Amino acid sequence: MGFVAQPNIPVINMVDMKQKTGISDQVRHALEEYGCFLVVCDHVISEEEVNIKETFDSLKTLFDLPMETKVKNTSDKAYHGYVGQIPFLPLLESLGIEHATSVHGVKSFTNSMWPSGNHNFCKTIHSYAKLVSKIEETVRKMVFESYGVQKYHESFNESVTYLLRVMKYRPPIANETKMGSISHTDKSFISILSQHQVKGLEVKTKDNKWLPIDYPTPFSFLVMAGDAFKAWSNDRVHSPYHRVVMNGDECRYSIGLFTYHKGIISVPEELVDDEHLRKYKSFDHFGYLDFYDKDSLFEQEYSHIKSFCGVRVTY
Ligand SMILES: O=C(O)CCC(=O)C(=O)O
Ligand SMILES: [Fe+2]
Repeated sequence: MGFVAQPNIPVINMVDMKQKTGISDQVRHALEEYGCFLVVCDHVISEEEVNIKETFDSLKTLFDLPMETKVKNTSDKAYHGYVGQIPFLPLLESLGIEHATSVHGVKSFTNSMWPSGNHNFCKTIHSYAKLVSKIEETVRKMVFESYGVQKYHESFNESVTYLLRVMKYRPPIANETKMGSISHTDKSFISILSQHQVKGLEVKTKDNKWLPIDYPTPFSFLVMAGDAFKAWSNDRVHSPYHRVVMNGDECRYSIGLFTYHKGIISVPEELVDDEHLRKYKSFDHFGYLDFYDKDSLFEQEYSHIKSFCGVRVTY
């Protein structure tokens, strides 16, 4: 009476994802209702495989490099290189590692930051990206299965590329904004996020409540659907607004593995029928990223994916 239980982001155990039947439907349901879920991997990953503390320690070393080195992280794709010194987001600095699941991708980033090499950084980041990409692929495959369109998984998978973005948010000084990152939806297909010790990420529910994300264990990740997944699913999957709010006086480090498709994404015909009319035209995923960059409306909550490739309904 008088007590309304707060909705919570679903938590799924990776062991269950490997062993239990029916889990694909749970994963799909979480992505449809919340656009995200937490996956706990503690009993599946050994510290030899990926050492989370070492991974986050290596980020500190990276962000401590001089600014003139960090700005060498450039890319011809929007949001794939160094991002920082943004007047309305003074707390955030971020670097992008393209093709993060290939040794070559991580090596080329490492060499641009440390011209004489940094074997430990390269090894740690590559192991992290490989491991997290396996979780991502498992989730994507499960959702395709749950929708009965598993036949598209393999060809989709062949066109996937991974961007690893690493973020540092410093604590605000007096009178500064607490917003580490403004409310936005991801432009990826799937994003897998993790943080170390310092909280700050919040996700908006469909009924407009901000839920703080509490990672239950160090080996937990937040699996989140991006706009491309929402469009592919003909609006079944939700891509949630989220933001980072900095309280306290410690720096926050986080990592995101973002899945992009190197070509055209189309809604599977099986997901279109009389009750689910086609809502999106086929679209070029990186074209969407460029559109978002140029559209530059990212201060507002607004459906960029609808304005990029949404089917206009006329009555
Ligand atoms: O720092 C985080 O936990 C979230 C970052 C984020 O939302 C993004 O990079 O798109
Ligand atoms: Fe995001």
